Amino acid sequence: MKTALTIAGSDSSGGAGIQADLKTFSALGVYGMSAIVSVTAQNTQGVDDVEDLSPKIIGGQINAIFRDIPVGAVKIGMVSNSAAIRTIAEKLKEFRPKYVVLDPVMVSKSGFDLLKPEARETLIRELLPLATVVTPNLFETERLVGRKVETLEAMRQAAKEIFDMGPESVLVKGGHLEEGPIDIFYDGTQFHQFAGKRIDTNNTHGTGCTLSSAIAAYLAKGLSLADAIQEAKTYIQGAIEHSLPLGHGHGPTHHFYRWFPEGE
Ligand SMILES: Nc1ncnc2c1ncn2[C@@H]1O[C@H](COP(=O)(O)OP(=O)(O)OP(=O)(O)O)[C@@H](O)[C@H]1O
Ligand SMILES: Cc1ncc(CO)c(N)n1
Repeated sequence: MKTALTIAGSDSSGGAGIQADLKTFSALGVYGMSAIVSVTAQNTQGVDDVEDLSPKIIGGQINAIFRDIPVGAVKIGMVSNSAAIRTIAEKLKEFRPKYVVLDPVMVSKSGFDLLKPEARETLIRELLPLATVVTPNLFETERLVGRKVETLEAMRQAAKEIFDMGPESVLVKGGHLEEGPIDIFYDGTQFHQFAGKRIDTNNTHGTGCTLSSAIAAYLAKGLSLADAIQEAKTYIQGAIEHSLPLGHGHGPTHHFYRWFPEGE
């Protein structure tokens, strides 16, 4: 059985965070495990509150998993604060998983800080260099490079600058790009464009979490990074097409293996 671990925050409404990650792993036939960094009280309308777990229990969860079960790939999502980031970085250096997909979650759709702004530098310094691929959206890309990023050309330039911060590769997500949901990949030698078809829906809660955990699942299943991203893009397209009109805000993506013939 292939396995994957998500290190992220809990979303009580089940559309993003740990819950989206585990649903994605399951839909793709991968056994999912989790280390919870922070608990959010949120729904489709926004985040009401956040409570961070201590570095001791974050590290304890990661220890318990790696000391017992092989981990095919790790996905990292909401990491919340500097102490949590340092603990996670330490554990990754200790256990050396083969693949680390880092989604540098910063602010929720409703504007709530899921990463304390003062912890951004720690994320860049401690976690970016440990990533197989880092998957910022346009807003996070702007925060990482310190200027507006609104075109494909600006995404390419930003991807290069983020690559220089130390990850093995970068996928700048264009879900919020005017030209369409086009993502730009850069691995230090060449660019690749992953294009989707824009689905006109309000139900996009958890799209970033779903994409990054699908990449981790496909890496755990043995696909190359380029193939894992391509398949994950197909998965997120289906999960948005079948997204659910639940709640009064942005409804969640839907995970169901039936739409993905290769799902076991
Ligand atoms: N309406 C849409 N139709 C098709 N694909 C989309 C749409 N919105 C986003 N995507 C795709 O979904 C993936 C996630 O991108 P996005 O930029 O929305 O991430 P995000 O902002 O981190 O998500 P979130 O914060 O909502 O979890 C990308 O591959 C993007 O191209
Ligand atoms: C816990 C959590 N992680 C990530 C996101 C970003 O979608 C969110 N809204 N909540």
